[in-house]
Amino acid sequence: MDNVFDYEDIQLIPAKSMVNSRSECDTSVTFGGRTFKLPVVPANMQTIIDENIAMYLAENDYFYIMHRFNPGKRLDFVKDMHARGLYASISVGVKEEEYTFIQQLAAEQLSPEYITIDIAHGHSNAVINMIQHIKKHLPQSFVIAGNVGTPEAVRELEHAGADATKVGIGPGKVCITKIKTGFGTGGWQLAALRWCAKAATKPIIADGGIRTHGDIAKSVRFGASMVMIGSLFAGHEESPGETVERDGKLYKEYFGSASEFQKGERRNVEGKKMFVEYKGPLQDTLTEMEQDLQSSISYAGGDRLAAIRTVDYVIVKNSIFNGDKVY
Ligand SMILES: NC(=O)C1=CN([C@@H]2O[C@H](COP(=O)(O)OP(=O)(O)OC[C@H]3O[C@@H](n4cnc5c(N)ncnc54)[C@H](OP(=O)(O)O)[C@@H]3O)[C@@H](O)[C@H]2O)C=CC1
Ligand SMILES: Nc1nc2c(ncn2[C@@H]2O[C@H](COP(=O)(O)O)[C@@H](O)[C@H]2O)c(=O)[nH]1
Repeated sequence: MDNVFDYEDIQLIPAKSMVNSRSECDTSVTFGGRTFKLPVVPANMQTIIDENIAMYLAENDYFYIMHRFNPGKRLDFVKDMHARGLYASISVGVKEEEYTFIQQLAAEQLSPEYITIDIAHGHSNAVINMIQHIKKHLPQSFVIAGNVGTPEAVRELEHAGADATKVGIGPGKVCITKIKTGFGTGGWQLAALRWCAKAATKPIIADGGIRTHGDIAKSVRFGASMVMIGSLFAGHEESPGETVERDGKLYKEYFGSASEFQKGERRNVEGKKMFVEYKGPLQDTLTEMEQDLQSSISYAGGDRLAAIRTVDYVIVKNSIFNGDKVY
């Protein structure tokens, strides 16, 4: 592997602007046959998304992926979204009961527009078999498979029928995989994304490690079609996590999907819990992300997202933050 770097080691190089206002820049992206306002999706985690947020995002042309941690509610969720004329985007695991669930959906002629296979180590026969099972029973569904961190994995999952792959093993804010196992893309997620994107023939979702809105543009530059974000979407008024008050300040919980808080037991724990400052309404963050990305596009010298993909960049050793604390 040459050129190992992460988000904070990179700066994109500005090109001459072709717009008179940042508002002329179009941040929309087409992914799985639908067009969304942003190339961003809140993480499919229990403290980040619930049914209400999913509905809000779908109604307002944002991409979402519902988590898989209330398995018994998923079928009604799909029905409900379709009854409202909205797309359905759900997650599944790879255990036996998930095979039955896919068959149940097919038997009821409920075909979610997006199905994400969400497990820690996605480069596995378990995921390959599930991709093939979904494609057999729900051929119309767009299948996202992950998570992976190598080109070999991207190729194998695409070959098995995945329509998109999700890249990121261990860069997450509440992740402790890197500490507990010694493995992953933590600390070099952006370089791993670049490595995987070179092998990919289908879209890639960059997952984890986004700490600033500029990291979204960097993900797009290095090959992401979509960017999955947890911590920056935690702490909103609508966020499902518990709210607590400390010294007169409000915080909301954010915990890992492989944490003991999610699992209800201390077995194969690879996630932790933290509290993030209360951030106000979700829409404010989405709006700010859009404005910042519009600005990124203008610096790239274009008026749409694709302009970012070809900009030059430099690797800035010692980090771009000059010691400033940004998160
Ligand atoms: N993106 C990331 O870096 C990570 C994300 N997570 C998130 O945590 C949640 C739980 O993930 P996960 O534990 O996979 O889900 P599950 O608990 O549903 O496990 C899925 C299946 O994969 C098996 N499995 C899990 N890890 C491995 C592994 N390393 N090698 C072989 N088999 C494995 C499990 O068996 P068994 O439990 O018996 O091993 C189980 O049969 C997911 O939402 C996932 O996205 C978790 C860690 C890393
Ligand atoms: N290793 C673990 N990774 C996890 C866990 N729960 C979620 N995740 C991953 O993190 C991202 C979000 O990252 P962030 O930096 O934006 O906060 C999420 O999409 C998952 O891929 C976990 O328990 N362990």
